[in-house]
Amino acid sequence: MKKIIVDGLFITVDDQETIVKGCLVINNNQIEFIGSEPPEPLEIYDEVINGNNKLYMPGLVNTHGHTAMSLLRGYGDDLALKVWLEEKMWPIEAKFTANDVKWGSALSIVEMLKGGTTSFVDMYDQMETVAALVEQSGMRGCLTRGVIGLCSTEIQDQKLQMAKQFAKDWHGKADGRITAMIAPHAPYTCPPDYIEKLVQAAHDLDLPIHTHMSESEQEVQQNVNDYGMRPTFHLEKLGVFNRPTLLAHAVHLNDEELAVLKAYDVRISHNPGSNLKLASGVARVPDMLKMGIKVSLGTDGPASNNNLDMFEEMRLAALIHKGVSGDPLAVPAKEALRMGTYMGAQSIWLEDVGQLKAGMKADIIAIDIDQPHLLPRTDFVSHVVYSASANDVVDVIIDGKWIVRGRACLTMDEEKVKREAELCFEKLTQ
Ligand SMILES: CSC[C@H]1O[C@@H](n2cnc3c(O)ncnc32)[C@H](O)[C@@H]1O
Ligand SMILES: [Zn+2]
Repeated sequence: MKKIIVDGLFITVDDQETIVKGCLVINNNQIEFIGSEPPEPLEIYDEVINGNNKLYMPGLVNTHGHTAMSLLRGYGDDLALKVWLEEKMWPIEAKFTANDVKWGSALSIVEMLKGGTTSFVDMYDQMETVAALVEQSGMRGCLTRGVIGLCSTEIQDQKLQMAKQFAKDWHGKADGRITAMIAPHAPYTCPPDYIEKLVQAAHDLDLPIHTHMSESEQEVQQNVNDYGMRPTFHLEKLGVFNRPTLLAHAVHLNDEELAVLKAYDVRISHNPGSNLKLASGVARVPDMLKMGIKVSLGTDGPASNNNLDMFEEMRLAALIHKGVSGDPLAVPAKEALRMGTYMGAQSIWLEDVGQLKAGMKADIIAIDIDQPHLLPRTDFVSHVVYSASANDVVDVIIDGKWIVRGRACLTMDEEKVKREAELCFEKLTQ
């Protein structure tokens, strides 16, 4: 199946950040060609797509979240992380059924797809339910059953087995669109010997590790009090970084910790929206970027953001670091766009995703650029980062297949998903 987009504008997100005016050829699930003129007569293509007034770019990659938590959007606002988790989220999450995870995650998946996110990371319970939705929706998911070890050793072992089983069952499934990781939730919710068991599981299954780390100052102090060292050294000691690792947040780090993370090539998911909302602080992203640490962007869950708009995360990343540093070049627009696309893919070990280039997977989104807030056509990278939002996305192609077309999600029943998610929340709070 060969498709060609003609008369389009393409942001390639390659090393030059080139804007190509012309056409792009998709052959099955891959980009075969991008250039100014069609490489073959238009008659040979199965589909010719008119790209006029559309800006095409790689799909966005959301590298940290908890999709089922869309059910809790607006349920516990204006609280700091510890209180938010312990007094609001955990008590109601304890009541979540598989049905709640299903419809909460479905709601998030529809939101992400319609907003141009083509790959996402999810850490939660009942991950089989999410994997089935990823398979159905056509999205790419790097999924992990998050494990909290504040329980008996019997329950810890059960959770460990479930995390391993999920990874065995789903890694590489859905035509390779699903990958798995092993996820101790955080150093403050998993005792050291339990983290070591999870690291062993990651070794045995040859999978990366994903965890929350150093999100709040309070959590860092607690780690120092409990274990005599800051979280980076604690996790290094437990062998976490001997596996490929993706850390969510990493807000409170000193210079020595940054050097350790760089030495192990640890990837960071920067979650500016969630960090601001939970009053956690501002990560040292400009320092990380200067050191060559791989930094991507995540929304975190919809209960701490409170949406899954990756355009907003790019904009926040570009703005807040200018604000706190006084340096207008702290995170330039071009860097924010790379973090939201190519670096996102790199952070979850997807080598052939995140750029519009021959040989890459065809994960492509289109923005309607004939709108007041996206004119005049001065600088498209600037427009994507500083002016656009999820609402501007009209088309989404993942793995060469149409997933969203003309703003409608073709693979999910949006109306049903919305009604079921509302019902779930009603039942949870009755
Ligand atoms: C069992 S994994 C999912 C677990 O993570 C909790 N969570 C959501 N957002 C955050 C965050 O920003 N920091 C730490 N933990 C978070 C969620 O409530 C689930 O219990
Ligand atoms: Zn999180």
